[in-house]
Amino acid sequence: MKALPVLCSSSRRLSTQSDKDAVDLSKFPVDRIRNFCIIAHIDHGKSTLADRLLEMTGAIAKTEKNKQVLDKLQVERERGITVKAQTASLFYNHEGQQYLLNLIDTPGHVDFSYEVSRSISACQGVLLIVDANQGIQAQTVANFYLAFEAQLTIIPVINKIDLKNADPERVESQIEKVFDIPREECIRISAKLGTNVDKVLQAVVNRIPPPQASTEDPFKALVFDSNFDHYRGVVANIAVFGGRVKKGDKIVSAHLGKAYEVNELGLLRPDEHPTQKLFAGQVGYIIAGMKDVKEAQIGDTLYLQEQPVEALPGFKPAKAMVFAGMYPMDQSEYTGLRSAIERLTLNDSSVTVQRDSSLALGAGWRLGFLGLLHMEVFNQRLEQEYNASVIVTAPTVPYKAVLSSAKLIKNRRAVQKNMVYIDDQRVMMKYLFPLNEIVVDFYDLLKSLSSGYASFDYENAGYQAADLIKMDILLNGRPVEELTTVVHRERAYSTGKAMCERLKDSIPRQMFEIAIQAAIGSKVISKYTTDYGGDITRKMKLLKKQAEGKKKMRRIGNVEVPKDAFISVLKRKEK
Ligand SMILES: Nc1nc2c(ncn2[C@@H]2O[C@H](COP(=O)(O)OP(=O)(O)OP(=O)(O)O)[C@@H](O)[C@H]2O)c(=O)[nH]1
Repeated sequence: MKALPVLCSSSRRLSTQSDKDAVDLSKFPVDRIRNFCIIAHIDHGKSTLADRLLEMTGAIAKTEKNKQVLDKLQVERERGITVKAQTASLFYNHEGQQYLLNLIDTPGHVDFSYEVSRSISACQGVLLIVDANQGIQAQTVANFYLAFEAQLTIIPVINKIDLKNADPERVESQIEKVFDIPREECIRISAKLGTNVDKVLQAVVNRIPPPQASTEDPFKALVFDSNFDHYRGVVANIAVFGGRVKKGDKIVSAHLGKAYEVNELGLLRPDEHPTQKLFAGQVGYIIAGMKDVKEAQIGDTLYLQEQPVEALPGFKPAKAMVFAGMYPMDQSEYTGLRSAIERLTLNDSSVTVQRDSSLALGAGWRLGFLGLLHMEVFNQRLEQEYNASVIVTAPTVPYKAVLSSAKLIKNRRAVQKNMVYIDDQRVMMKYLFPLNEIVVDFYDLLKSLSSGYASFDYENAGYQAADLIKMDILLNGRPVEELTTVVHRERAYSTGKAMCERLKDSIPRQMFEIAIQAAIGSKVISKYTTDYGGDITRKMKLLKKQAEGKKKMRRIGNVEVPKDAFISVLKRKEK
């Protein structure tokens, strides 16, 4: 076979390759393709191993500077964690044959496990990395099961054997016991030093089967990741399950049924590298003039216009667990922020978005995330990648509500499933709710319960009673709606105190005293009083200043509260 040209000799390059440089992979046999991802618990060394694999196959130069090169996002580099799965195609020579290895590096933190399950759908095998010192951890088990259930070949790799406290023997026993994988199948490596990494490459070739895909079939590709490029529109990462596709072809997105012309396609090495065509078994990217973020959604199937195929099953939607409001700093930024959120959710489809509005903060959205870290990272990406500044409200989690009265959910389009009287005062009702009613309003529902336990579960996770209470923040006796929260009874006092203190610091002096209170029902649990504005000159200045800043103020009773005050008080959960 004709040797393939070296696509990318040194480090990283941008996708400005002209067509004449494009590589034709038409002769590359499917049986010499391996698609695999690297999975592990957080910090067990996935990205470091990916660096070594990229270096050893010549995709990047061997230099000290190349650290976690697949962690491309600013947020990943700053936090030292992977949040996005990244693909890299490598060429590897083994026993006189050239292989095309498509590697997907995945995040380790539980908040990003949706990335792992999606990546797995494009692969036939995984490298399951386990730290030789820490052994099997929670995400090792969770990720193992994702791969196991998808029936992928699992290669256990024990990393960090260079550490003083490394105990690979013990880890091998764990792997044998927990995963039922014979210890002989484990590969002991140091990704940091490169020890035995060649054995990992050999195992990928020898143990992982090639994709079951034929170039003779009609073209069919799964969109397993997508992002939005300001100039080129949607860039979709695809795994080709059958046939071939080339520039100029007319393709259709099964999701919308819309047709597009392929403008560019190629491999990710790890940066975009255009090719003439993409073939069955390959993993790469495709740009087809999709200008709207609703096009080429993750999980979509692409096919040729003249050869329709049945759509692939796609992905199960992720279940949001933490909800928070997001608002523009200023309402004039609403449209810009909306488009930033849309574009970012294209790249992170596990985020749910519902329109919402607040008296204090104006029009905005209620977003659902898989966890707090996920929420923080999304917020940081909005700011760093889209230059958007946002107000994030206090995160809330879903609760199960044992309602003291049924009137509360009547007009929420809910269908009652059953009702059980627990005793003569309490009743437990099960409803089938439209998800958006719950996502948008569940917090309001909780607020409207004067006391009670609110929870809701949209998974069969069972019930757990929690001692929750509603806490109001009052300004001169009037409740501040935006600051009403549901707190655990045990934490009500400390949370109320902290919120009052922060509010006291945020409200400018006014011409009278202001009482700031945290209350549960009619019971005040924390109270602060602000000073009044002082002598007449000072009062005049104050009035002038307040008149200037009127627009940025919200009036609660006779108290003017700057919008920023809500932000600082609501930001109480931030580190
Ligand atoms: N001593 C030693 N340290 C290693 C080795 N491999 C990785 N590390 C270190 O372990 C830390 C985590 O490595 P990463 O490669 O970022 O881990 P990761 O699994 O990709 O992390 P996430 O993607 O955030 O889950 C870094 O400080 C690495 O330098 C190794 O073989 N030996």
